[in-house]
Amino acid sequence: MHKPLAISMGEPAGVGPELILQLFEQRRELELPAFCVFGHAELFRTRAARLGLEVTVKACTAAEAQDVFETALPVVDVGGLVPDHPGEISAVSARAVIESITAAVSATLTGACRGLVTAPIHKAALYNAGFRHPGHTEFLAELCAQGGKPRLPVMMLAHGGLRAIPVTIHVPIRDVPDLLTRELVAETVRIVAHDLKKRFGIEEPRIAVAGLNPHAGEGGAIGREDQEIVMPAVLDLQHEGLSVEGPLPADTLFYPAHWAKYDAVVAMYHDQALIPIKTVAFEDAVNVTLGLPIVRTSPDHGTAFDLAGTGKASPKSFLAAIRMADAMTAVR
Ligand SMILES: NC(=O)C1=CN([C@@H]2O[C@H](COP(=O)(O)OP(=O)(O)OC[C@H]3O[C@@H](n4cnc5c(N)ncnc54)[C@H](O)[C@@H]3O)[C@@H](O)[C@H]2O)C=CC1
Ligand SMILES: NCC(=O)COP(=O)(O)O
Repeated sequence: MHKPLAISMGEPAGVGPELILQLFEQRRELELPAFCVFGHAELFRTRAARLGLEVTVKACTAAEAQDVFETALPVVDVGGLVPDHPGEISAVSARAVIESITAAVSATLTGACRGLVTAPIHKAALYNAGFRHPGHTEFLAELCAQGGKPRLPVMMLAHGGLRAIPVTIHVPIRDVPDLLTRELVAETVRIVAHDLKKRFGIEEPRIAVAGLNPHAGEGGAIGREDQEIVMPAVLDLQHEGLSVEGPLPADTLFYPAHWAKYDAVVAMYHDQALIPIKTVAFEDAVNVTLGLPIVRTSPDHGTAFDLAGTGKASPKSFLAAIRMADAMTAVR
């Protein structure tokens, strides 16, 4: 029998808990695989009542979750204080949010769960409580280091054959040029190529690398990073036998017909990668972390405080994240 997927509860004041409840309520029609939430059972009971959802919530262990899932939402309780205030930022719940991620990762690393789906966190709420990681992606790399050096975290947003990866992730835009190095670009592409093959079954991934500057630097006239950093990295990768092109001008690279020629586009910074994919597929895209020993997916959206507690947020991206984690762990 398959192990359940682990879902971390995310920010209690955001839309994550209600999307989990809505998807659980429809688990039979949607033919969802079993999952268990690492979180706060009482919060899920209260949120279900607030939204009028007929969901029974049962605190249990990950090992019991597969059986519980038939009749109740399995929640592995992480304790802590979690107020039920949709849309209101609170420092009180930060410990439980962090513990939820930590426990879900641990259950996935030990094999009690077969993959991890994270519900959105509110990053500023966690920073205010002392969380020192920019986001899940970087935190997961550290949690998965298993005593060694943290892995290079690689964020990928994906919808069908459209995949976009930022080389630098949650960093101020003014720091991007200084953070980009030939090795960082090359190592990111290597991880993308490796995981597209291993986790997505793409035998020889075709990867495009976007330039940093307008027109990929126009031969050095509009910034030198493309010639001095990106181009040498691409040549290194080509010498290693990878199917990589670049640096390509980013403004036309994401034109859907152009984008579709590649299995993935590696971009230089967060918004360069995420704006195109959220523009064409906000409701359906999935955020996947590459380079980890575990599978981790997430909806592409955030906490959507403006919709929290209303039941109006779309569960589609969350559903796509569950399906992708299911598919990625089913083929292993
Ligand atoms: N994986 C994660 O944990 C992520 C966390 N975040 C965090 O979420 C917080 C809020 O970020 P924002 O930039 O405001 O992005 P957001 O995605 O929460 O909201 C942006 C807009 O999209 C709408 N929206 C979001 N999800 C929706 C859904 N499921 N259905 C319908 N409409 C939806 C919202 O109502 C809002 O108008 C930040 O702290 C951010 O860091 C953002 C993205 C991913
Ligand atoms: N915009 C995507 C995003 O910020 C997701 O970050 P992470 O928490 O999954 O690292």
